[in-house]
Amino acid sequence: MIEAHGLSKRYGAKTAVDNVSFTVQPGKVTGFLGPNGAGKSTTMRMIVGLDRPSAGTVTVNGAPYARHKAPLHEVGALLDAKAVHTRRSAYNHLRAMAATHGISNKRVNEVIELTGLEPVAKKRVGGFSLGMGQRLGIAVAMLGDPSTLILDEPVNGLDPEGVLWVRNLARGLAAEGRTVFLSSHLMSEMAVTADHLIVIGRGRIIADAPIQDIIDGGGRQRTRVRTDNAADLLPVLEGQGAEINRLEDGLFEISGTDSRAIAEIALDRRILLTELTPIQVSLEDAYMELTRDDVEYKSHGFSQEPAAAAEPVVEGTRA
Ligand SMILES: Nc1ncnc2c1ncn2[C@@H]1O[C@H](COP(=O)(O)OP(=O)(O)OP(=O)(O)O)[C@@H](O)[C@H]1O
Repeated sequence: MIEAHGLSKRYGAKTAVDNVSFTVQPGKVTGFLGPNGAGKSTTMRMIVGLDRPSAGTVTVNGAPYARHKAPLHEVGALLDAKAVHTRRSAYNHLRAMAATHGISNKRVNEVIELTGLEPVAKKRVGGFSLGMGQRLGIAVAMLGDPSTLILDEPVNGLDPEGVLWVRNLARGLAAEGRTVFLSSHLMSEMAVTADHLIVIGRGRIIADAPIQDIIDGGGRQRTRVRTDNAADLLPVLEGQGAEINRLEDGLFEISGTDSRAIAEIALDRRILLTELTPIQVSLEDAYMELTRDDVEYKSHGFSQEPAAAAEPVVEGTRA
């Protein structure tokens, strides 16, 4: 389990992480999602003691990383896949890491097999593709058979087979009861990998909730309704606080209430609905809406919409 309390990191005038508190639970994959520069890597680096917090604390399995006698057995981290001695072979890199932490060569062979590195294990790391480098980074993280895994952008540079492999690995490790914390900016991947999401923007937690709650969150559900009796239906819906957007004659998009409630209102009043379609919000839509105000680097041009003004975030999810 990872627990952060009031964690902050300032670099001079820049506040990279701003008073964040969260818990990453065992037995689940927790996704750490946020736009570029949001503070994901800085937070992860503080968890494993590579950056010192300007304020606050963070513990892994109840103690700060540095206090653990055998930290590789507590937490394995993939933070920067390129941070390896490029002239060494993958095998020797893992052996050197293992030797300094009292880990057996048997375990080195196990993680090589687990990460599919056998064909390149004796090759120099300097010649590795990005994907092979990621696999090696994950092998290092797994070396101590830790109960907590922190993976910063683990699918970066992986081909589809590699992405699927990371997904299955993360889910398998969580199913064994481990704590799995992984960052990504690939929302679609998070949607199928993570059980729980922590969303960060400009150093602050924007949402911390099960994935489905983020997708369903705060009355963002919309329903498309077609009826010939709009004059009878719409005032009732409005009276109950629903928002109505007219798409065309007799066709409306309703938010602020769910499809079932609309069906019940129509049934009670014997209003014929010829269409009632809940609109599925993708995680990507939910994420874009959540982080709209918190993107550090905005793109201009070729966007479908102009940069939108501030909008309320999902209720109950902003910390
Ligand atoms: N060593 C540093 N010195 C100064 N500023 C830093 C340093 N490290 C990070 N920052 C700044 O802190 C903010 C958070 O950076 P961080 O790398 O944690 O974000 P991130 O969410 O991991 O982004 P990305 O997805 O782009 O990797 C950014 O504005 C970044 O420029």
